[in-house]
Amino acid sequence: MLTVRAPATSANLGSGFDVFGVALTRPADVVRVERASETTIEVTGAGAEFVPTEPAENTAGVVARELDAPAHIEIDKGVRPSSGLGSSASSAAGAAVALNELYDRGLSREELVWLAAEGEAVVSGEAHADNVAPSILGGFTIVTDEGITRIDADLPVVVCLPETVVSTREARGVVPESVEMDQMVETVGNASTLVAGMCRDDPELVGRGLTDPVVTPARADLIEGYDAVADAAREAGATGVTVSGAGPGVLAVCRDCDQRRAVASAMVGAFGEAGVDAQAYQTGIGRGAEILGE
Ligand SMILES: Nc1ncnc2c1ncn2[C@@H]1O[C@H](COP(=O)(O)OP(=O)(O)OP(=O)(O)O)[C@@H](O)[C@H]1O
Ligand SMILES: N[C@@H](CCO)C(=O)O
Repeated sequence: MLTVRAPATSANLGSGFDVFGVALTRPADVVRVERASETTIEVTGAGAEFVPTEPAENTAGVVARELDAPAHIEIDKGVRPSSGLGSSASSAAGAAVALNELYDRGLSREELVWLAAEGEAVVSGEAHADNVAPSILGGFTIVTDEGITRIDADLPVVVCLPETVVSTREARGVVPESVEMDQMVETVGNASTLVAGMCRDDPELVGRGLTDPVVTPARADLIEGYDAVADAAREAGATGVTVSGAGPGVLAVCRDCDQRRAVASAMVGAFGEAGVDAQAYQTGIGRGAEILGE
């Protein structure tokens, strides 16, 4: 079987709604594929019971259909579904890279991003690529209709995942339909600051650039304990905090790797005080999907 490790991702990063994303060094999905006359899917791992095995409903199955590459697909979920860590995207990304190799389709990594985005459409109703792009390409990615820009960034982060569920569909439903001019100006400033920070691996600039006056406040209301968790992370030294993807995961940028332990513990503690169990990943910006072998 051909095996691919496809990383979790964090989309939006506050000021880059539907545009920015980063690959995380951990957690990750592991996707194994072998040729078959028709596609079948087996799912194990974190939250496997919530992932459909029907190919038309599973992001990896949709990718197999789009690539005309029927296969038996085994998905070992490292990334829990409805986490805000791009769970459905990790499987789509892993399947795209694995099936492209298995069937020798010769598609470029960027072409695979648009293919994997079709898998995402089955989950959220839209083929958005802000999670699949970093999962396939790695680093920090900027996705627009005109193309994808990738920056090889390296920063320590913590993502804290409460034992609650927010679906992307639900979280898209609370996004305001329009913005005021002053909100747009603030968002452009923050997004620009964040990009400069990614280019320089500067946690202060990236932390400052996470601030977003439009989408994050609306979504924070869906996450029990969010404000206390964000305050706790900042008090422990994080340079910035935001909702990871559509939530309920919360992402904090740290000044250095050693600081992650204190930030992680503060975030888990604050969720606990709000009556919510949570786990934290001490992670960082990492590589894209990797073929582990046959
Ligand atoms: N291979 C897959 N892995 C995980 N979830 C899948 C997969 N295929 C379909 N799904 C469905 O996708 C939904 C989870 O996707 P959703 O976009 O809501 O969360 P997420 O990918 O963790 O978060 P986000 O996109 O906000 O980072 C679940 O309802 C799940 O059943
Ligand atoms: N940009 C997407 C990412 C989640 O899949 C959203 O925030 O809705």
